[in-house]
Amino acid sequence: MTVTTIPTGPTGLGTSSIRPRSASGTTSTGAASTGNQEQPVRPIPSLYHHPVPEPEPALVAEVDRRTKEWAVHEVDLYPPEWEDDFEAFGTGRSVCLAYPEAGGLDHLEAAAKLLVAENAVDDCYCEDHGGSPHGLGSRLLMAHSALERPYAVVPYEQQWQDQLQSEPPCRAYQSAMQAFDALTADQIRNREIHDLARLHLGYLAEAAWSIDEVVPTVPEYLMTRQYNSFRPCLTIVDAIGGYVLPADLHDHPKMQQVFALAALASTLVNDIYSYTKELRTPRPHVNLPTVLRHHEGLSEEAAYFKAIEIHNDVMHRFESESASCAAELPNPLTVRFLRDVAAWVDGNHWWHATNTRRYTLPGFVPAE
Ligand SMILES: CC(C)=CCC/C(C)=C(/C)COP(=O)(O)OP(=O)(O)O
Repeated sequence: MTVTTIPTGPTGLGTSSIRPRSASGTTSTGAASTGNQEQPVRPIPSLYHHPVPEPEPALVAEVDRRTKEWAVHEVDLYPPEWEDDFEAFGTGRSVCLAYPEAGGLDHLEAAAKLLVAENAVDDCYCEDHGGSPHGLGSRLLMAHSALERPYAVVPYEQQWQDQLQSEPPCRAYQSAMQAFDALTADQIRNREIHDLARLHLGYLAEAAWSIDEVVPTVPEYLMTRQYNSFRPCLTIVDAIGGYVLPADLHDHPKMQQVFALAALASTLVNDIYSYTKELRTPRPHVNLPTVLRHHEGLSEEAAYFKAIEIHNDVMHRFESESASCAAELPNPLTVRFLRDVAAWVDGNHWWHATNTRRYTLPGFVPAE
């Protein structure tokens, strides 16, 4: 098998320069088949992005040390055989890249705990570490109850507590939210809970598609990817930075538009970098390339490059809406917050593009 690569080159190419061409120069219409052409992951030149500096290794190591200590000894989150996956994720590097202006180590630690807990709920309840679309609603609702504190009717309070404590993802959610709560304002905690509810709604839509054996249409998928998205990580950029964006700025429709675009762009990055990983999952996994391929009759390569084009358009829109939001809501905190959201988007991209232990690229070649 000839091994071809996505050549490196200048970043931020216009979308018109992206045209599908397979490794052999033809387009493929067969089943997804990139497995034997996989390449080590690296930034995709045609994917619009901004490189970011590497975080301080000692800082990354300390966040990792604290997070692992918490996951293993405090919440007993995963069995020893999952340790490699946990390490390969690179939690410390992820949060240090995404929150470069964090208020301190405790802030990074809180962000890391939330990230780990969110991934545990996804992996253990929805995906391939024991998850399933069946029965997901009740598992997610129980997990969600660990984030807030619903009124507990006295004779049943203990049973609810026992059930929560018997579930590692619920223990992680509860403990991570407590740590986050300790360093931020009530209003940000509530924003985060709201965004986690959005995330859970997105998980449920995905589970329903799987049970019904339907592939969502492209607009349905793009809408859902704003719910089933990294938005809960973006929502907290002010808390992790050690400040609070006031509610009137946060809730303004211009700011909400920026959020929706940032959440979508950063989650499409995941679809694109995790494409080959998701081909290997036991159950079919929807992502933007597979949805495009299914509904628009595209080859595997054409669908992949169209997903990149869509991502790029969303990123450009995110940047222009962000500039217009800063102009419409003139306030130093608006500017600071928008800068932190953009930094999160860039750091998230860089983490995906450089996480060689977790991701690979398909061997598709963009046209010159
Ligand atoms: C908020 C948060 C960290 C959510 C995790 C779920 C999510 C929205 C993702 C985009 C992760 O997707 P996935 O589980 O497919 O990640 P990998 O592709 O396996 O890295």
